[in-house]
Amino acid sequence: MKPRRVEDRQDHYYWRAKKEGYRSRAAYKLKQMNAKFGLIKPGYWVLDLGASPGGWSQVAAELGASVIAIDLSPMKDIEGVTFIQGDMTSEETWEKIREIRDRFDVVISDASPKITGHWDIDHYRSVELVEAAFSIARRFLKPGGNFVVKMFQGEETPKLYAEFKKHFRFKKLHSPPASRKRSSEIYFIGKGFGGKFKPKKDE
Ligand SMILES: C[S@@+](CC[C@H](N)C(=O)[O-])C[C@H]1O[C@@H](n2cnc3c(N)ncnc32)[C@H](O)[C@@H]1O
Repeated sequence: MKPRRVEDRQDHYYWRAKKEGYRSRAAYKLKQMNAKFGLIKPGYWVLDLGASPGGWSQVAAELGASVIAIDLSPMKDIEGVTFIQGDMTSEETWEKIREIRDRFDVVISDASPKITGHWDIDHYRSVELVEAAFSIARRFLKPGGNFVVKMFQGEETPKLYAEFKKHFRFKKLHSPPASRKRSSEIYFIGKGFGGKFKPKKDE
């Protein structure tokens, strides 16, 4: 496949993904975050939100996890990954997840709206996805579970981070080396869901 954009042609991770058989350069972001923070272990159940074309799911499956992956767009099969095509913000999709599995060790979300390059617009469009990912995490994460969610930085970031922080023992805003330098994306990493701040029973 030919690289579509100038930035892709210049991009080390783009070529590396082609060479090493990953479906996206994003795969290296999860690899790097996992190496640094120890998020996914063999035998874990992982819920991958905004998963297509499947780089993160490939990495999670390689790490020995069983994966349920969600995306609006279709995704080609990956061994060890069950794919649900649907909107992660809709109850209908949540119900489909629940039918397969009710509790996960890790929830990861690389979901993003179509990027415009305007930081403010991209930020506000991503907030809904970040909030949905967090609601899903609160619904599906086991106590002690881990969470990763991408957000495009902006006005709402401190508020969202303050809310996340209450629910995890370890928390960090992190930008992996594989993130493009000029991108406004940042990842919230939470480990130890519940921690000393137990979520309410109805959440
Ligand atoms: C950056 S891509 C994810 C790349 C993926 N992590 C990988 O490694 O291949 C972002 C994805 O979020 C998905 N997405 C955006 N809004 C969504 C929604 N409401 N529900 C489910 N997926 C969504 C898009 O369809 C797109 O495939």
